[in-house]
Amino acid sequence: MNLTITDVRLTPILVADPPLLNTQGVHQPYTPRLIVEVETADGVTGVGETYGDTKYLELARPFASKLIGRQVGDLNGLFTVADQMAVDSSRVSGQVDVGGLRGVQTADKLRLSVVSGFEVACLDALGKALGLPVHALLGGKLRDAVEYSAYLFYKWASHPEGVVSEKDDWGAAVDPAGVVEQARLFTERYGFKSFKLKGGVFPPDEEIAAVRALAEAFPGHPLRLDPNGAWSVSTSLKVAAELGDVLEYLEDPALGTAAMAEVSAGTDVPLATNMCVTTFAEIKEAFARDAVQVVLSDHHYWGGLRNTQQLAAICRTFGVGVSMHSNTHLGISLAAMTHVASTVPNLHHACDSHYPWQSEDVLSERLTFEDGAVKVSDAPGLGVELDREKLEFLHRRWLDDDGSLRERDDAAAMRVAEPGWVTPGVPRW
Ligand SMILES: O=C([O-])[C@@H](O)[C@@H](O)[C@H](O)[C@@H](O)C(=O)[O-]
Ligand SMILES: [Mg+2]
Repeated sequence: MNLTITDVRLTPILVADPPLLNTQGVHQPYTPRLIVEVETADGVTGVGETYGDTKYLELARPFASKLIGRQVGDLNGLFTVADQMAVDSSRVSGQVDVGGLRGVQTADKLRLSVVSGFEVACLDALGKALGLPVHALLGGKLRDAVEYSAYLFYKWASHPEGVVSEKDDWGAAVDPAGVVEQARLFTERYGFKSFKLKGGVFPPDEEIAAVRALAEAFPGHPLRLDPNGAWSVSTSLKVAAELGDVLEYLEDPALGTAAMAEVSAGTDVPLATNMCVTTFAEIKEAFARDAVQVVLSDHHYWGGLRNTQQLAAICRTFGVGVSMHSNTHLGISLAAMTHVASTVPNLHHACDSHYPWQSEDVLSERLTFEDGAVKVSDAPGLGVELDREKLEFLHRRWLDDDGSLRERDDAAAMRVAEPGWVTPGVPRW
């Protein structure tokens, strides 16, 4: 068996996204993703997926060229390559973008997101070569299915007039009744049992009313509200007081560890985050201050599946919960999330997934949710198959784009409907 990497292919694509609202604006009609393929000397190909904005591509291209000749099983070596690139390149070093929905975007975190796409592709190739599923390479699954929550969004019926986009059949959701109707569709279509509402869009009282309506329509089901840090400490405490009896947790009510610690000190409602604990370096302060009770790993920016396991072990050590965050993603990432989640012993909350919002994929067969869960595949590798025609179609869309959609920019998308819109300052309420 020859596990030497002989080829690496990077395919940037644009995938359809519905007009989902968040505190920064609205999703663009198409979102960039990057599909990674690594091929071994024996002709085994592994696939990975990560964020696809230009700043990720600029890191992925030189990274890819450094992998030729390395072993597909040398997963630790991926980080050595990344560290070397950090030393060699000052191009993006120190670049920070405070206030994104994925926490502070440092150059290191961008690099880790790139590494994760390659790590998943290498694990997929290694698993295929050895005839083992990815979960077995990670130590073995502890459950046969991984539970996901319905990810509810305030949403327009369609993208603004004149914007080229795909149609969706979810309808609008801009008030409590619309949110409940959307939740009903989610349960009918996928059987989800817990619900997360993306907040920070309307004044908190309206979002409180929406969560109350969900609690009435789905009594006893776990509920979460995530305004992406849009609230002040006092607003967060008010929401916690009003919804404490129905919330499983409140996700990133206020921005940053200091504000989260203040909220945490004033409520018994557990706080979850994918914004203030997004790197290993951020753990110590957040845990020492008891700022969060649940960390949501995004395996992309945490640097892959094995780093996610390490995060879970640290959380376990400190008695902090762990679950998984998601952004717009396709089936390769859902498969990767499912494999790693199946190996985490302390997974006590359903994971997040945007997947139901994605009508397009690069797989020949989409992954499915049954009773709100994805079955853990025992097929070699990730257990998914790339459909080259679909990949080519979505890549063609990326090639044909004039550049305006190659960076995800929810504020720019909002300006089409509301000229003059700027991402509101924090706290918004
Ligand atoms: O897609 C969105 O609008 C989400 O708000 C996403 O950008 C966040 O990263 C995320 O899902 C979250 O839980 O914060
Ligand atoms: Mg969140």
